[in-house]
Amino acid sequence: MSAVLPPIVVDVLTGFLGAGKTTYLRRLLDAGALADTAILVNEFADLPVDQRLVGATGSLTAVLAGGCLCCAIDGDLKEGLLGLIQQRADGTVPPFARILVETSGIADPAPVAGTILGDRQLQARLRFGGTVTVVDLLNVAETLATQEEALAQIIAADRIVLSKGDLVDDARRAEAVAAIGAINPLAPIVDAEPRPGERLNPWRTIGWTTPTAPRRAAFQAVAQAGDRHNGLGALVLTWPEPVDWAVFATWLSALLHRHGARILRVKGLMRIAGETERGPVVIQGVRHVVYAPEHLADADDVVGAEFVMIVRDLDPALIRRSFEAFMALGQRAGETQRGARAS
Ligand SMILES: Nc1nc2c(ncn2[C@@H]2O[C@H](COP(=O)(O)OP(=O)(O)OP(=O)(O)O)[C@@H](O)[C@H]2O)c(=O)[nH]1
Repeated sequence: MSAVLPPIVVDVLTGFLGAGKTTYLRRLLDAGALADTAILVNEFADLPVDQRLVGATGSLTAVLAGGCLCCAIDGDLKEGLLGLIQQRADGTVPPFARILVETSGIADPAPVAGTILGDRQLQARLRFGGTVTVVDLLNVAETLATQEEALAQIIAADRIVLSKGDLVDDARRAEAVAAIGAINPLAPIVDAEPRPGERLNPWRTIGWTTPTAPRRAAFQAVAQAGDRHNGLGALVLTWPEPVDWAVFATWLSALLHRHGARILRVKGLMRIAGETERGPVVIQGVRHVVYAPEHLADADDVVGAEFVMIVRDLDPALIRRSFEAFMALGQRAGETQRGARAS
């Protein structure tokens, strides 16, 4: 009987043009933080300069050149990933547990995740890990004001890495952190330059592993943020009881079907009725792409549902009302079922 191999985790490293992605990648390589990781680099121009920079360290690197990952070369991303998996199976490259895809600076990371999550062949071997977004402290205000892609990259982030901290003072840094937090309050923010004694580990807080206190603080920040610029708004949705999965899935599918383009991010935790001993599931979505839900251990404090939505040009009150109506429906259905079983 052949052993079932654990899935290879694919993470995305993104950030606007010149933000410092390659510099950060090199730093991670030098620190040995990517020892078990294959790297796929995407360059918009034909000349894959980054490969020379990254490849110089001798690490395994494959390059996708000649297009932007998010739009033009979906097929190439798939081929690149399958090629790496094949090489690993053939033993022509050292075994690796993760693949890091460095996008070009103008890529929208959501479709990259969508390619991985939406393809059966890839799904059989890969698991999407998360998105790390490098943000340039020197240029963040101007970039966010003028570049849609930069906004999309921050919204999609599971972790934000601040670069060029050496070029700004504390006040400028604090302003930038506040601006980023107002767009995506849930992604932990770290410095590209590690503090003395800190081990560089890009994966540590990818996904929803945020401990209770910071998570609650982030929720509060969203709840208090009120109106945003550019029609952006965020809302926190909570439900005090375990949730009926079928009812929730129906609600979310209908919402995404109707308003998909305006729902930028969904992220949260939810305990499922009938599965209460398994730990809550992590709900993660970047626009129309909803990640496969995963159970999270060590989250006993979550008894019902709590999640955040970042929306554009949508009335948060309407979403809240429809969510609560559906949840109440699910709860009544559960009570009726339990009543029928007891009688
Ligand atoms: N002072 C300073 N310069 C930095 C830092 N990070 C990156 N840079 C510089 O910023 C420029 C762009 O950095 P890259 O790492 O190539 O940025 P990138 O995001 O990979 O760029 P693209 O691939 O073109 O999108 C280079 O000149 C880097 O040396 C930093 O933390 N401090």
